[in-house]
Amino acid sequence: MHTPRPRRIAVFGAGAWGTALAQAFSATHEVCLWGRDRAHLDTIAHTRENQRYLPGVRLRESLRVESDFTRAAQTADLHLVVTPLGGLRDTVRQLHRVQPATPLLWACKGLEAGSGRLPHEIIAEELGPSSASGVLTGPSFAVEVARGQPTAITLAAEDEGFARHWVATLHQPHLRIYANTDLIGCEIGGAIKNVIAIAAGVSDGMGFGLNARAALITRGLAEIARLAVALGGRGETLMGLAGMGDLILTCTGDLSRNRRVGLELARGSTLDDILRTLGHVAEGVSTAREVVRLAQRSAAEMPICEAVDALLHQGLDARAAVERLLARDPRHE
Ligand SMILES: NC(=O)C1=CN([C@@H]2O[C@H](COP(=O)(O)OP(=O)(O)OC[C@H]3O[C@@H](n4cnc5c(N)ncnc54)[C@H](O)[C@@H]3O)[C@@H](O)[C@H]2O)C=CC1
Ligand SMILES: O=C(CO)COP(=O)(O)O
Repeated sequence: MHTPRPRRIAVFGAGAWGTALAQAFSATHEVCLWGRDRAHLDTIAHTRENQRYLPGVRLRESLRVESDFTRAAQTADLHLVVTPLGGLRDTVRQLHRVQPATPLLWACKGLEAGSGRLPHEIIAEELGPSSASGVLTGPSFAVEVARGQPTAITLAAEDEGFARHWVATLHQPHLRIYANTDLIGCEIGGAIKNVIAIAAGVSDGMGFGLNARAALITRGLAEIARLAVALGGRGETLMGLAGMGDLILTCTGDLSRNRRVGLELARGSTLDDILRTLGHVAEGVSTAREVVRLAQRSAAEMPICEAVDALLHQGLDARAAVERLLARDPRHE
């Protein structure tokens, strides 16, 4: 098998996913992990474990923990941003100030709160339209990647040469990476599956059963593909890892934080309480609000997302949200 030249990778964001990717890539590359909380980083460096966000995974000795943002940025051949989506714009803006020419990947999923922008649109606003950049997305629970369990994800970039180059560099037997050029399709898949996973959690939590979950996943995929195509993405992308793959994982896997939000809502917990105890970001909560606005602007019909938004942000209760979906008129599939 082809062995890539080791590169210096700086990962920005020391939560579950940033730590897992840093751990995975440190098998073959020189990786440093930056986070905004210096005390937390000191503990990681000292214990070789990210107890707060990725407990139980011993980090490789070669993985360097770096609290100096500028030093992390300046000593890297690749910047990989893995903050929640809400931190992407600021992080990229700072990176651009410090080291503008370094290639950039991001691995956050969602629509920006307030603007409804996809991650690559935020990047284009901050760096200009044709930066050397792309997204990592697909079905990948952090802890499984960190433990080296087999995983396949997508690296999408507008520039096919860029995508192929970084796929060849980052691909590993247990973290298989597939190149794609459909940024819109890949990012819509990653953003909206979190909203559908909240619906699946609610349905499972209320005991509606496996048939109902399969229906939500399938009709959810139809919504996702409709929006992606309306925005200029390719329908076939949604049949792949970044679409169906991530949707199935997140709707059915109990490691999903978004699915857990739905399960807890079905138990009667309030959203505030759920988010307070979750300890991690659940991007579907803010994306639900934005996707409804985006769907209206794009004339895409998205009843499941609308029901999740009403449940999360407009005080509709879980049973009424499901009943609203069941009361829809019959239609062609
Ligand atoms: N955990 C997972 O399995 C996966 C997560 N993702 C995506 O990766 C992104 C990050 O998720 P996780 O690491 O799981 O979240 P997390 O909740 O585990 O950790 C978030 C980390 O980001 C830091 N942070 C928050 N706001 C920040 C800001 N403005 N600037 C810098 N750092 C900031 C927090 O201090 C924390 O260290 C999300 O968009 C998520 O959807 C994608 C694939 C898998
Ligand atoms: O994106 C993910 C898996 O691909 C993680 O999903 P959650 O954020 O719901 O845990």
